[in-house]
Amino acid sequence: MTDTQTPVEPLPAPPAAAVPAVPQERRIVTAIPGPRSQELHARRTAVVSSGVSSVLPVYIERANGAVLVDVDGNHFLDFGAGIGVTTAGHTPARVVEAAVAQARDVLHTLFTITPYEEYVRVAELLAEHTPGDFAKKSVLVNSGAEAVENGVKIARKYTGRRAVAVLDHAYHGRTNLTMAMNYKAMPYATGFGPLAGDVYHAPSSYPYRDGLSGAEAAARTIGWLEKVVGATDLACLVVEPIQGEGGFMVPAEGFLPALQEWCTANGVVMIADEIQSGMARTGRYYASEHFGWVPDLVLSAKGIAAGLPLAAVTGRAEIMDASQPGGLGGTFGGNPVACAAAIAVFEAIDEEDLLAEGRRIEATLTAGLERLRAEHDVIGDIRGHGAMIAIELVQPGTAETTKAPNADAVGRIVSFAAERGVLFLSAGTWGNVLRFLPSLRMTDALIEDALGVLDEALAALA
Ligand SMILES: Cc1ncc(COP(=O)(O)O)c(CNCCCC(=O)O)c1O
Repeated sequence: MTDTQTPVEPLPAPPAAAVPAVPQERRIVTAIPGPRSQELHARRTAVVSSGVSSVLPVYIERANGAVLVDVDGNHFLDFGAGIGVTTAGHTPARVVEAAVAQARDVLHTLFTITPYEEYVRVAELLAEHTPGDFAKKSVLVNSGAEAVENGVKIARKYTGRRAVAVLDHAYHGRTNLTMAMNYKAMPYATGFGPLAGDVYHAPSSYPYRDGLSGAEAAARTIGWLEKVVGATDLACLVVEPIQGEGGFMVPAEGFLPALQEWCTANGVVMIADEIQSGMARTGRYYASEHFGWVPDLVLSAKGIAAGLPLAAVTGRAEIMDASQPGGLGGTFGGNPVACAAAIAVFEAIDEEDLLAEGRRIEATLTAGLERLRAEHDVIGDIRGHGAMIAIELVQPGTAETTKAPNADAVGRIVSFAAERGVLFLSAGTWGNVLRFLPSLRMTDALIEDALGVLDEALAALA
């Protein structure tokens, strides 16, 4: 029998990648930051650009589930999840094992040179789980901003138009085009211009502050687009179903479907930027499902691969096929290890019912925050879905009047909580939003513990 006919024995299964368990609790054993973090920070300052900042300069040595452990042995309850990335938890065993196994087989070939199944499987899962019962295709890239860039490229090619529209308070990335799409210049764009042109910022739906119904807000947005841009020049409208960095605004009911209806009627591609709100973050696979919105294209990133760099543009096959062959790609887009991790994330969402975990977290968090609102008059608004919840802080006594933003309170709460082992993040155009982005492994007991720290922080503001 020739060599080509010798049966190929399957490769031995690799040993499971043991993931060291971490006690799921907060525990502070040094000053924050501790001595070893301070040493590392001195080294970092010497060799890392000062343009790269850190919210909490504690250097993390281990992470698992809902907890971060720093180099000094301090344990933090992580309500940031790396800005909505470790949705399936830090170092989820099945994801780590899948990534390690894949790394042993193939680290890289470049899909546009010699393809591999894992990329195809991720595209199949995206076609299955993104909103819409129509033929869908994807392109895989490395980051959210790269997904935004490619969504815009595809929409421009499909429509033959150039203009791009976004909403007030939007955030879309740090590349030249996406900087032009963001809600504010500092720190994202200041001094980095000239920025891309043909980008237009239309009014959004901000129910706490505008008091408009979905229909009223949509009419305002559409009227603005028709006057300032003109539908015949508009390639795409890019919208976050729940706005992330801008402050977790949940649009009024009917707003998003009304915009989609106008886009469809006018040949404009409507793109859902689900980079922060997608992949089971909000108790649904994609946040647009909460609003009855079926977008033309959907952008996925962050939680899709549990921390490995992966992003995607997914949508109507006829739009996704508008590009000329070779028009889409890039060296690392759809890296096989990141794809293996993503496949495991999809499995975890379905087999561990992580969508239900998101709905549980929403119920526990919002009930606790409502209790705190009754005690502290700086909580102006509570909003969000699933494990994407936020409170907007206002000056004392202004919650129902001027709603004066209170960014100082948010800054003080973030510092107070960090010193006690809870990592909160801020957000918002005016920096006055405290957001809760825990992994779906955050238990009710840990949420209640963190809410107790928040209660102390709010009391200390007085
Ligand atoms: C909706 C939405 N679209 C696009 C992006 C951009 O995704 P990248 O993976 O950071 O490029 C984001 C990233 N948001 C966090 C940015 C953190 C920082 O850069 O300091 C997002 O939330």
